[in-house]
Amino acid sequence: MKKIVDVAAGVITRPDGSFLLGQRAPGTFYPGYWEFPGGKVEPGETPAAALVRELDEELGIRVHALNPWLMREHHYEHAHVRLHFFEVHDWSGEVNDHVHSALAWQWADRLKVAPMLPANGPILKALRLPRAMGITHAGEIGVAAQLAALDAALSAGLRLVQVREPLLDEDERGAFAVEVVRRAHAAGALVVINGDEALARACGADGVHLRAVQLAALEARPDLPWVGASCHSRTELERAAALELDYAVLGAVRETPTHPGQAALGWDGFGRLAAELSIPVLALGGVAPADMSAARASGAHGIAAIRGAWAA
Ligand SMILES: Nc1nc2c([nH]c(=O)n2[C@H]2C[C@H](O)[C@@H](COP(=O)(O)OP(=O)(O)OP(=O)(O)O)O2)c(=O)[nH]1
Repeated sequence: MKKIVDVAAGVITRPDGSFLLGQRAPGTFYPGYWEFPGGKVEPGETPAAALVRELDEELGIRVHALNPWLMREHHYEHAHVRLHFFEVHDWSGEVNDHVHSALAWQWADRLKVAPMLPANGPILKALRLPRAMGITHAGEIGVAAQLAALDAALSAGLRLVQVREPLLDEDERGAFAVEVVRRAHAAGALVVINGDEALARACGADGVHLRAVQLAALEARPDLPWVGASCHSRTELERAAALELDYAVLGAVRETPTHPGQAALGWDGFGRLAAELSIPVLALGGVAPADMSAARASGAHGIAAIRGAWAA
């Protein structure tokens, strides 16, 4: 048994959305490979405190706030590492590196440096997951109104759409999904289809969003680029993570008109359930874009909304 080494790593971002990678220096494990700045957690230290210290020592920057994000374990030849990833938006100082052989500001969808440390592949994919998901409800507001709201939201920057239409019949749902994919792809947005892998393939969507009952019955990850699932408990979240899905949606953060009486998690409850999961989690249930900061401070990757996504 190799011992477990806790490591804290930071996705340090700039307002333009780029994040910082460092190239490991000669004489370290995996020299020449790229990593997120960070380092080992010392005895008695929390991962968050370790990251604040490492970013000061390694880069000379001061961290004012950080958001917990993902935790991934990886077995290297030299150690079994447990990587605690944080997102760092609020920092100051000039980056002045003391440990890497090079630094690069990068975007997840057009990475120009390679190779990445082997543990980091899923991290880069998680960074490509948009922060806000709009869930359609054409069955309630009508197809024309939903498509108009979709166009407005895409123009405003929405980049992830879940087609969820239990009230439309099969033909209507199929035609609606094709139209959503056409409009979303023209805007560079991803589309996942709720509960129906066959429809996802037929309409050219990017993936499927599994209902909790489907997740419970699932044996292997469907072979589509993006696969996520609805979760309501730690057991469901861990199952989604074990199946290497790309994301989970966890709710309800607040009570909603569609689920009256269902106990709301609140941000604290959300944060406890989503903590230290290896895949990104979107917060659902009475949330809107105005909740993005609170969601991310609680460990969410972002938010998912029905009503809150389509408000003018
Ligand atoms: N910093 C960082 N380490 C990563 C990432 N991905 C990944 O697998 N690792 C692994 C590589 C190493 O086994 C471990 C980090 O250890 P390290 O040797 O760089 O830690 P350190 O800065 O405290 O170094 P040291 O001087 O104490 O040896 O975590 C990542 O993105 N960032």
